[in-house]
Formats: sequence, C-alpha cells, structure tokens
Amino acid sequence: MRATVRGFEIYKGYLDPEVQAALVEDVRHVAEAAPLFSPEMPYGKRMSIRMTSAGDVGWYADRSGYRYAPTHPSGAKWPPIPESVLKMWRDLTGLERMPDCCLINYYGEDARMGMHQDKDEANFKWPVLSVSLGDAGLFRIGNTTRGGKTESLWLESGDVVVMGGDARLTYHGVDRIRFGSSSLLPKGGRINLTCRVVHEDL
Ligand SMILES: O=C(O)CCC(=O)C(=O)O
Ligand SMILES: [Fe+2]
Repeated sequence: MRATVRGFEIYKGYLDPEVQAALVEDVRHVAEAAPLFSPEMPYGKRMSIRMTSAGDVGWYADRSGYRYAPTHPSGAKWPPIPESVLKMWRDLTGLERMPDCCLINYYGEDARMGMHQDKDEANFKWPVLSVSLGDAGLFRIGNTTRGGKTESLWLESGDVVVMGGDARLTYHGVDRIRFGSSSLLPKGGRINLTCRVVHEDL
C-alpha cells in the first residue's frame, strides 16, 4: 500500500517477515566487515546512532564536516551493497543507475536523528530509498526549508520510503524509537538503510 506524505512515498509493510529477516542477515555481514561506529559531529558531539555503510563510498562525519568517504574509519574498503538491497532499489525506483552507498543506521533505545536534509550527494535528481527494520521509529517530515509545521508517522519493520522528486530535499528526522516493539532484532533497536546515488551521473 502506498501513501504519499509531503512528497515522500511511504510503502507500509512492503517487505514480508522472511525478506526482513534475510535483510538483517545481510546487514549483519556488512557490519562484520565494516563495524558500526558513532561519528562525531562537526560541533563535537557524538551521534546517538551507530552507523556503517556498504558500497563504493560510506557516509562519514567528524569535526571537519560531513562527507562520503572511500573507506571505513579502519581503513578497509566498504563491503559491496547486498544484492537484496539492489533488487529493492531496482523494483521501487525503476532506475538503471545503482546507488553508490547504502548507509546503515542502528538506533538503540535512546537514539534519534535530528531534522536534516540529505544533501552531500552530487545530484538531487536521484531519490533516496529508506528501509526500516526492527523497532518502530517516529519519523518526522518537515519542509524544503528549515522550520515550519511538520507531520510525523511511525515507520515499522518492513516499511520503505522513497524520498525523491520535489521532496528530495525535504527535511526529515527520527524523534524516538519504540524500543522493544518488534521481535525482528533479538536485542531490540531499529535498523534503517538508506540507498543513495552519491556521484555525478557520467
Ligand atoms: O532512520 C530513518 O528513518 C531516516 C534516516 C535518515 O534520514 C538518514 O540516514 O539520512
Ligand atoms: Fe536523511
């Protein structure tokens, strides 16, 4: 079922439980090769989420700013984006261009993500695809400029969101996690995957 909220396409319950479990296994393998870490923000505070990436580049932050980095902080290359994730990208976006990065965010009990735009990519014509696994997260959607009225909805395990078109630069964030609301992850918490085309189209 697809709903559109402020230009974001929300596919509630897109992934059935078996596919969700297989994706968690794929994420586990990525995190074995490229362990989760909490980036330090440019103003010095650490993010409350833990993250890693798959793909040619991974999203990274430190005191000097936000960027896509060619290697994990360990110096190792990021693992490839799992085929299961690429299939979802193909099915939902219909694009031939594959994403360069699949950012993996892990939200523990007290993790949140402030309102932001995803704008470290070269060309905003490409959508960002977001997949939620595990505990529900309260997702807030704002406007294309900071501030103003917002709308919130719970993203649950198996929900997929396509952030593209006129909504590609819409502010969004995650206010809180309903910890323990899903049994997908044995230790609880929420995983969110976002697929991004980072580099300019050749
Ligand atoms: O966790 C989410 O649902 C959103 C994640 C997000 O906005 C991001 O990683 O840029
Ligand atoms: Fe985002």
